Amino acid sequence: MAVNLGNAGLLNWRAEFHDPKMEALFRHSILSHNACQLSLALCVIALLFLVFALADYSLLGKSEGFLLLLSARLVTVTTCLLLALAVWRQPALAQRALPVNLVGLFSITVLLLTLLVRPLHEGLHVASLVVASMALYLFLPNRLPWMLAGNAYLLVGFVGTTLFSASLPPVLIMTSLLLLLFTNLLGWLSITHLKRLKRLQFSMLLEERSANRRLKEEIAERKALEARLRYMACTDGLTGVANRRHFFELATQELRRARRDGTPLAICMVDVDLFKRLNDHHGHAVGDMVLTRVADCCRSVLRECDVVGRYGGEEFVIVLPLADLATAAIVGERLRQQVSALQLPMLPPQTPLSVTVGISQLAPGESRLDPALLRADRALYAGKAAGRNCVVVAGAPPPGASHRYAGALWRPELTILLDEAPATAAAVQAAAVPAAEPPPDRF
Ligand SMILES: Nc1nc2c(ncn2[C@@H]2O[C@H](COP(=O)(O)OP(=O)(O)OP(=O)(O)O)[C@@H](O)[C@H]2O)c(=O)[nH]1
Repeated sequence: MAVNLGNAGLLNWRAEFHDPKMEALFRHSILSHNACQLSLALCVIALLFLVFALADYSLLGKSEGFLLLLSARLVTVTTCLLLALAVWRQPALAQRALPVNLVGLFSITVLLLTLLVRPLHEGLHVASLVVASMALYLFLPNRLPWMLAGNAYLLVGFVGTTLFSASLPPVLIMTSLLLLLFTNLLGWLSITHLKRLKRLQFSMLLEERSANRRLKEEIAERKALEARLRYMACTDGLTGVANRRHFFELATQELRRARRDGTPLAICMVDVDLFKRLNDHHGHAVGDMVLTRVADCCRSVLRECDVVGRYGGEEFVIVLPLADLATAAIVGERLRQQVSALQLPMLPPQTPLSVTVGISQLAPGESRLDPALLRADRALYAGKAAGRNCVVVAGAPPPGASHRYAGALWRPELTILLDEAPATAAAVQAAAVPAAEPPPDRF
């Protein structure tokens, strides 16, 4: 709930919030505190009533008057203690007007009774009235109108009893009355100030809480926006896989890990076959849909730790940590089969859809991805030259296996390292893939 602290009319004459909902909220917030204070106040009042029985005895002796006062005191003590117990067990009672004010009324009546029954001792009488008045204002948690009513009753009762007993000199009565009036004024001002302070403090707390809530919401919004921006900066908008830049970040991490742990790392280049024709025949939107579905296929054949990115156009690249060439060949072949089996509602049933996959592996001592990427790219172009819709591995098959192993075509001559003599590399390239060499600027 928003609170305007600058609003001078925030509180009414009772030093309570104008807004009943706000007041109810405040009273609810101090319920347990009020209950504790009331229980304590009732116990102290009971103790005082009990202790002052000794004063009665010393002033009255063992007389009828003393017995009358004693029984009145005992009833007061009992009601105070019973209410304290009830409030302790059920704190909501502390904010009900009836129980507190009934006990208060009864206690004041017993106090006035002592003024009547005990012989005159003006100092003691006035002191006890002042203490009672201050207790009504400051000690017993109550609402201001009830405090004023209790004190009015005390004041009128004092006037009545002094007139009734007619034993005090008029000057003393006037002095005592003035003292009591001053006590009332002081009590009223103090409790109004106190109530005002408590409510202002509560308003500030609410204001702070709502500011904190707004701040938290803003932080959450900003975090969501940051996450969205991060996602957009790292992800290819069409297919949802990592974009080229982010792919290289992730792939470089995997490369470092593989070098540090001495584990294998395989790379697959995946290219959609005859994609230009598909685009031209069915439109760009259909082409986009095909790319999305191929990306889905990539994700579905990969493990959690594998990294797939859109390399550009209709080409994807995959890094397979902890995978050697044979494992990568199995993954590539599975991907090829999945794409071949794709049925897209926007394409006529017989429309061929396939990918060619080129596979390579990080060679020992290589500290960059480019050579392995180049080898995978060469394998991919060899696959295109070999008729597409196939998996080509830049490497030798496992000992004893044929050059067609794990569904892939194995081409050991494509494993030429970048560092090797250009002449050798050129010779092998010329022999291996004369018709489909990757453009030199791809890396
Ligand atoms: N729909 C769509 N097409 C794209 C996108 N990016 C690139 N292309 C198209 O992809 C086609 C790539 O064609 P090519 O590089 O000639 O390759 P291809 O037709 O697949 O032939 P091969 O690779 O030899 O099988 C081009 O027509 C590009 O316009 C894209 O995001 N969406």
